[in-house]
Amino acid sequence: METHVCVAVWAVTMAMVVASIMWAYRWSHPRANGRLPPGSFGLPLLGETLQFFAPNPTCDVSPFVKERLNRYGSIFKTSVVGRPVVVTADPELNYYVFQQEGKLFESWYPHTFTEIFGRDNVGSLHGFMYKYLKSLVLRLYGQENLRAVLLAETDRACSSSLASWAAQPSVELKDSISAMIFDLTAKKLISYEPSKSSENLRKNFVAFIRGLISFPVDIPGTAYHECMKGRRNAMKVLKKMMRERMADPARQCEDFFDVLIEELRREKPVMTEAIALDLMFVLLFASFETTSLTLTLGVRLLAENPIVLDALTEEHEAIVRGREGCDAGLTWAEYKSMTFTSQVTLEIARLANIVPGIFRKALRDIEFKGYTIPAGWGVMVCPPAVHLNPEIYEDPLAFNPWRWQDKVEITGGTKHFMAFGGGLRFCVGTDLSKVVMATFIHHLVTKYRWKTVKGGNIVRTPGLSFPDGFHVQLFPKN
Ligand code: HEM
Repeated sequence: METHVCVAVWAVTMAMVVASIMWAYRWSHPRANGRLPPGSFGLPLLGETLQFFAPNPTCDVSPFVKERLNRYGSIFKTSVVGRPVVVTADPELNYYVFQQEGKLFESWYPHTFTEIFGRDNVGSLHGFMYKYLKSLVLRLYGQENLRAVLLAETDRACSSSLASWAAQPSVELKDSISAMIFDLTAKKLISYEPSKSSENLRKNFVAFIRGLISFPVDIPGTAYHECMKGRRNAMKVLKKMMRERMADPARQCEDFFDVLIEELRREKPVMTEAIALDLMFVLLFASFETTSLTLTLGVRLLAENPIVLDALTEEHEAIVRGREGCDAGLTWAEYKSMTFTSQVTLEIARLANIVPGIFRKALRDIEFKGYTIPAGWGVMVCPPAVHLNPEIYEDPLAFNPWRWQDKVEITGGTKHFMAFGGGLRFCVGTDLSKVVMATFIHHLVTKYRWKTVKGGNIVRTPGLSFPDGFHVQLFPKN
């Protein structure tokens, strides 16, 4: 009897071992109708997730991507956060992916992203609903409203923020720029007044860039956990605000949330409450965190490159000299005349690479350059690998705004520049971001000198952060 039990246990164990080996083999060698791109899936289930998230303290392409580009070429396969993904640094494939949005590919982001931004966030919506939301956002952040309203408000915010920072012995730029942009945009979005609110709403978005594409472990201390906690708090505030506004039929349209609420009040609203809430949540975050990270790195790059700073200062001093009254605010014509500044902001965005990967899903089997991307697989367009490719940008790590001279104005993504994405989903905040950067630079270089006090180091995991902040002291120019 005992022998029978032993044999049975042995047989079951062997069957499990064989099944596991077969499963692991099948997992790492998936069937495909064609030749898969080269690359490895790493360990079963975990894939190459740990290598993908290894910290990188430079502006260069992450070691994860760099090593694989050298080994396999510009299109390779991997497995991160539980999914097979084709990573592309190939300009033609990237362009194709953007152009085929909604046809052969559609927006898809890892689980962490959708949990944090909400399952109804704009990145997960497609077709009519997506286009409708985009048109609403562009009413707020498009060129027309920037010109009519937002430029002047940004001008006042930059001028007064810098003046108040100059009165302090040292200011941490990343946080201070974040606060400045948040106060400006949250006012437009939800009439948020930091001085009148009992909630510090912005603190809920701390560690977001790190958490968005992060290892999905929901335990205290992880970036993912912090993000989820922040989401719950911010959503509580937004839901309460929505309830109060919906219950007040006499309320006038005062901000962007009211525009959505007007739509929700219709007999047959186009969107749901969940979509409206997730949109507000994404906008509150994206409006400030993206530009503040880019601008903070920009100020560091300017401090490290005095020749660029001198040329920039010259452009802005000429604008001030050409004004009639010295107290006049920045005009749209002045903003549009900032040729060198726009080259500087493109160069900052190229090196900042705050978006390490733009994710899509293949809707059917795709053939490209002899490889097959199977239906259902993820695709990660890798902007840093294009922006830092020496065959596209000479001496790619050098901060050289003059490389943009004579290039046509970039109003969408191109094969070689995709800091703001491309195709249908080209970033809706691009123009706002450029206005904020140019206006901030205008006041900074015309009125102040500055010296670094401490910090300024970066780390990419792969989202960009400043672990020790970036502390500077500002000195008013005479
Ligand atoms: C330096 C600043 C910024 C950078 C580098 C940046 C980058 C990007 C990129 C690469 C995408 C494309 C994502 C995709 O295709 O899946 C994107 C989309 C988006 N961005 Fe920005 N962004 C910036 C500023 C802003 C600002 C200020 C806003 C304010 C509203 C914003 C809101 C959005 C939204 C809502 C989307 C999603 C659009 C969609 O799915 O079609 N971004 N951004």
